[in-house]
Amino acid sequence: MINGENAASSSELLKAQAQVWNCTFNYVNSMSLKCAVELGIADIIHSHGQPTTLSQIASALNIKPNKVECIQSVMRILVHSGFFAQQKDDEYFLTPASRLLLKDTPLKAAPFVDLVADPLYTTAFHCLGTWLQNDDPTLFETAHGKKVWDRVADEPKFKSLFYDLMITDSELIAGIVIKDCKEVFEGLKSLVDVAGGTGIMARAIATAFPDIKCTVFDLPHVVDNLQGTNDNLDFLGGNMFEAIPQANAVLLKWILHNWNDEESVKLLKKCKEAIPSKDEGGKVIIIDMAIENQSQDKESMETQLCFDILMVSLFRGKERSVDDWKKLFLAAGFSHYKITPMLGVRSLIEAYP
Ligand SMILES: C[S@@+](CC[C@H](N)C(=O)[O-])C[C@H]1O[C@@H](n2cnc3c(N)ncnc32)[C@H](O)[C@@H]1O
Ligand SMILES: O=c1cc(-c2ccc(O)cc2)oc2c(O)c(O)ccc12
Repeated sequence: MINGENAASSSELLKAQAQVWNCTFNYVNSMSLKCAVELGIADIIHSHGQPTTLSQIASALNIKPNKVECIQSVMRILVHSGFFAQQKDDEYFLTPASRLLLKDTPLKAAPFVDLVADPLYTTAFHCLGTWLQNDDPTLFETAHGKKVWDRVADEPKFKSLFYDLMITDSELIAGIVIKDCKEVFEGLKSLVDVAGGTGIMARAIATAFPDIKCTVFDLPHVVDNLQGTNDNLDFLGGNMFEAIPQANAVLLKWILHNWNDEESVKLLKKCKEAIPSKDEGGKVIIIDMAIENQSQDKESMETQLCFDILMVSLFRGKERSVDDWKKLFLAAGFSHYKITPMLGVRSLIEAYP
């Protein structure tokens, strides 16, 4: 007994120490992935024709002979995380995850790495404790003295990093929503994609459903120079907290998690004013996460919890549990809702007036 507590066994003690090491080292995984994206390792393997040996990768990257074993260590951790596969000791293949890192591919995930692993965000985390104890609304403001939306508006480089992520995510998710969730759009005559960014999602819906008149509604500096089509897509600038254009359905993709409960209820009430009654087909279609503690695998749960930290620290938003969504819809005056967890770690959520 130590201080009246049960003494840990040797194996418990060593396991606890390894747990501290493992959690502290999480950023090494993240930075190894960032390094692979920066060096274009997936592109090297792809353009070489698979399999590609370590010396072929090293020579494509002009790695000096005395650092070949260093890049081998980086490859080893990336194989362990599932980004590359190995058949023989020295031969590397792409996996579905590293295919998303290719530069010349229609569906991409590298912009997520570019933005989230950028020092602009990672260095902010050194202020987490300070921010929790000070009066700044967000960690981003403690670290950089500015709100995220102000940097998006004022800094072209940051704006393009931010919208590259939004565009590539919408390209990936639009294909899946149109293929696997078509019934959600059936019968609609009009749809407004509120805070729809550069309009990738709405453009895909407008093409797949020519009878739906689609409007992309976002802040004026985002949509002012964007062109619709003559047929069924247009862009409109405005503030969603003031008024939303009328439509049969409102789409909110990756929006409500940017806002706290009070702001989200206000926004949902504005959405409700913009759509007809349920009998006339009115609905709000939401693409966001619904955290369900029990039914999820460890990796999905961890991803959702990291997104929650991202939203809290950047915007004072949050990722919501199924119960949080229920409370939000009730408070905004919706009569019922349906949550379908069919988009990986995200769900397709429908709310009816
Ligand atoms: C996270 S992005 C999501 C964009 C898009 N829905 C997507 O998933 O790609 C959030 C969007 O909200 C927009 N936004 C922020 N405040 C807004 C406001 N008050 N009115 C309209 N749009 C706003 C931003 O300009 C940005 O395009
Ligand atoms: O995946 C993201 C990442 C961000 C993000 C990360 C780092 C920054 O310095 C700024 C923004 O923002 C997101 C966001 O607003 C969203 O609605 C979904 C995903 C992400």
